[in-house]
Amino acid sequence: MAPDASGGSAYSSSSASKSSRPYSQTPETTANLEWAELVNLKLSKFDQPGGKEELAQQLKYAVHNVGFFYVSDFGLSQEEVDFQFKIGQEFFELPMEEKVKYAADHKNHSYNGYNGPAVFEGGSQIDNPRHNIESYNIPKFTPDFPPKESHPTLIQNHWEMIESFARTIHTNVIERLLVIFALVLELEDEDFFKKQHAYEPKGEGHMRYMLYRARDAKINEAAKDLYSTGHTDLGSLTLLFRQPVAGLQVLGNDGKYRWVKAVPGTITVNIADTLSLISGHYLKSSIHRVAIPPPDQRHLDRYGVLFFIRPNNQEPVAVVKNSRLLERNGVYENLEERQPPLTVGEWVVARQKHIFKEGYKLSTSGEGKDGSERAELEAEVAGVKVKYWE
Ligand SMILES: O=C(O)CCC(=O)C(=O)O
Ligand SMILES: [Fe+2]
Repeated sequence: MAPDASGGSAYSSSSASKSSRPYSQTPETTANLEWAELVNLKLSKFDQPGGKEELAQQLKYAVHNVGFFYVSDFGLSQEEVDFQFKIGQEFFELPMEEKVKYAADHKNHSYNGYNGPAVFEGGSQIDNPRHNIESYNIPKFTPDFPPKESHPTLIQNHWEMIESFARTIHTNVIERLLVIFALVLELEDEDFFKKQHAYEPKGEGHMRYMLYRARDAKINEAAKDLYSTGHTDLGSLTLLFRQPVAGLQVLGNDGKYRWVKAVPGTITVNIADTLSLISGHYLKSSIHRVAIPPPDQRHLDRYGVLFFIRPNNQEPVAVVKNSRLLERNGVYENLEERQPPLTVGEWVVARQKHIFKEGYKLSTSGEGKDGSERAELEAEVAGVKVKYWE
């Protein structure tokens, strides 16, 4: 699949899965919601003369103050994107006995494979109806990770297409965004972040099929009308392909959550903790959460296709050197460098251990012993302060 391939009929004819039902996007909500105003970067501009500099200019405010934006013109057709939603939908329709065969190995701190109530905390959370999130994570398509044959037949049947999708995202979106960030920070080497995220070396970035099952009204109320509470993501960037089912909200600097619209033809992007740390907190790791959808969409299961991007494991979690912007902002003046630096691999494992240990307490309202609302949570993970919000 070339980045600009339109896809054509390959998608229906190569589907070897049980269901021939095509994936169809749902209608947009008619609810009057307060939407966040986010910029959209047309990535097709990147290779035009002066294009990447123009994109960096366009992104300057958002990366420091908002942490969320959209990208469009990334060289994948809607049909190709919808096909990924279809794979995700069919995966979650598999019987639970089948899905748990591919459970992520939390004991060994791995997130890859199937995650859901039956996997977290040894299944002790399975009967709590608040827990409505399932995911299937696929790591990079490199020899460091288990081969095609280790995945469910459904995934195997579409393996090459999934790999091609993931690699196209890497080349067309991730690498370009990382150069744009380097330009924003005025780095000496505009490929610095891109090299830290090279596709072949070992790293824990992954793609994810995700599902939030619709819940009934009483359970929504018990969970404070949230599917997941406020958090920052741990990697460098998160990319979200979305159905037009509203739910995602971003916390503004005014302390107010606003809805993030699923704009057709775009990917929603948010900056996460690792890029924030590497940029001396200049790049903003956005605080976001998922609310229950508005009334006209509340009965819908909500699917997502996401990419959680991380630098490679051997890279240091250390503030980038030679940034003229950080220099002007005084970031280097009182910088205390950790020796030896924490590596991204150590950081990711520590964060994942923390997530697996704390489980739903980190992401679900009303997880206190008495079902009460939990307060903001703070913890120190690998010597770094992490925080969770309502
Ligand atoms: O489903 C969404 O819209 C957001 C998901 C999210 O924030 C996450 O999985 O970290
Ligand atoms: Fe998130």
